Amino acid sequence: MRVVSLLCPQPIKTLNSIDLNQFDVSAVIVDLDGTMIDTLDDFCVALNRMLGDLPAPFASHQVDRATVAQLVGKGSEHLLKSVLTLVSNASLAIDSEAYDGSTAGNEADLPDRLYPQAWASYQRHYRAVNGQYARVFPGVEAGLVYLKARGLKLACLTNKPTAFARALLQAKGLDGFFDLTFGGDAFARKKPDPLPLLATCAALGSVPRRTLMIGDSSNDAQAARAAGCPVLLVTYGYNHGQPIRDVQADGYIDSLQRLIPA
Ligand SMILES: O=C(O)COP(=O)(O)O
Ligand SMILES: [Mg+2]
Repeated sequence: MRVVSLLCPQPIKTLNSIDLNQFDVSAVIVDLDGTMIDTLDDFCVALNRMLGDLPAPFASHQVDRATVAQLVGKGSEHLLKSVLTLVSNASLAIDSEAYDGSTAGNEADLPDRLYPQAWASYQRHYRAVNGQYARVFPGVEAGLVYLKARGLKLACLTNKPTAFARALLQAKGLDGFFDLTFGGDAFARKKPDPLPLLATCAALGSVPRRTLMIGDSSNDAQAARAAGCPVLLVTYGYNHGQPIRDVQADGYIDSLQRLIPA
């Protein structure tokens, strides 16, 4: 029996084909955004509606998929702060090009000042669009069916707020696969901290070294490594806009379908 953990001297890195027997798993924790569901368009629509609710210079700015892909994964609060800062910096740069030296300019703290209003607006818009512009990645359902058929316990662990995660899984017909779903607000700290993984393992009744994490980013991999869970990364996700193979993992798969023996 081979157990893959932090201490494994030779991590398995099999492109596009994974034999789950090598992991001796009793449970699997699956990330949501970028791993099971492509939610970038939901984020874009909600963020752009939120920007439209704010005063100048925010109302005249929009974000696109590529920008959101770099910012998503560390929770909604982080995403929102990053977008506000990005837009504010962009407009400050434009202002300073036209700057004639006559005003001091006190717009640097605008993101902080507008955050409470932006947060309320963003949550309202995200709740309204949640799932409408999102799609389940190919192979996800087949992979989950297989994991369930193996008798494995499944948890969804995301940095998305729990209520949004549950509603999204339900809207996409994936909720029935999961024994547990935890969001970024479920624990005191979010991924990449190991706490959410350790707490999820405990809730599943599965020890970390037998609990496989499947994710799309360095957040998932770092949290899994620190918790002592083996980790597989999907190659089609977001990973903050960085190449996924630069992130250390036990394997990389281009679809959850690769979990099924050929
Ligand atoms: O940052 C988010 O909102 C969600 O990210 P995750 O599902 O990849 O954890
Ligand atoms: Mg993710």
